[in-house]
Amino acid sequence: MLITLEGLDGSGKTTAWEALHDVYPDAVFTREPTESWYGDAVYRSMSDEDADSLAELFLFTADHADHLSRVVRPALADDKLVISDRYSDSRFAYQAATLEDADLRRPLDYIRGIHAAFSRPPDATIFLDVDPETAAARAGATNKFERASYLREVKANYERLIDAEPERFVRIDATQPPEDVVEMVERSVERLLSEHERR
Ligand SMILES: Nc1ncnc2c1ncn2[C@@H]1O[C@H](COP(=O)(O)OP(=O)(O)O)[C@@H](O)[C@H]1O
Ligand SMILES: Cc1cn([C@H]2C[C@H](O)[C@@H](COP(=O)(O)OP(=O)(O)O)O2)c(=O)[nH]c1=O
Repeated sequence: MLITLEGLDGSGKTTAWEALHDVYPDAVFTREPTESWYGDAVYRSMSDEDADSLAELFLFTADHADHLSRVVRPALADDKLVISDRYSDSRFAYQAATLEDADLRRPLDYIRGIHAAFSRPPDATIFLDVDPETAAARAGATNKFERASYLREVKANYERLIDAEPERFVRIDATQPPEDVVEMVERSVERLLSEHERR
């Protein structure tokens, strides 16, 4: 089963993902951007204020393709639980916002179309819900995506994704204290796993 954690920068994904390691020692814990050289290229682009947004989309997508073939698909073929800190929804939400000014019609649909051809959608996605101002303050604006104005667009895209597929998402109020958020995430994963096993 593939479970992904999504949300704005600073929503607490990494805190929850780390806490889950102790609960599911046999699961495969992974993340995007990855630690491969594709991931390095992604971080290089993120640190460039003038990076071309379409080129940047394809760097993130290349990293995802490598992540899928090297980590995600082999683990799923082994019947493992895979828990990924960010995955394809991050592209749909973030790059649809960066491509807003590009000469491209319906960027969100475009990016989803690219993924539909080769990706493996998550079985379930836990969305850590915080407002863009809290997210930007927590994240400390260390990269160009972590500004509240941009995160507002990203949040609106996440809401579109949730509206389109409400059954895939579990929304958690991530403005609560970290220990409460972690507990809600752990309970959600437990429930998702038992539902998956019953299917
Ligand atoms: N529920 C929370 N309330 C307050 N601060 C939090 C909460 N969750 C995480 N933080 C803090 O916010 C920052 C970003 O958390 P992190 O888990 O790295 O988020 P993300 O991976 O979503 O960017 C860290 O300094 C973390 O300690
Ligand atoms: C995976 C992915 C991440 N991102 C952005 C979101 C974050 O700002 C950044 C990842 O940086 P990171 O420092 O790992 O942030 P976080 O802890 O919030 O995950 O990359 C995209 O824009 N598109 C993507 O497809």
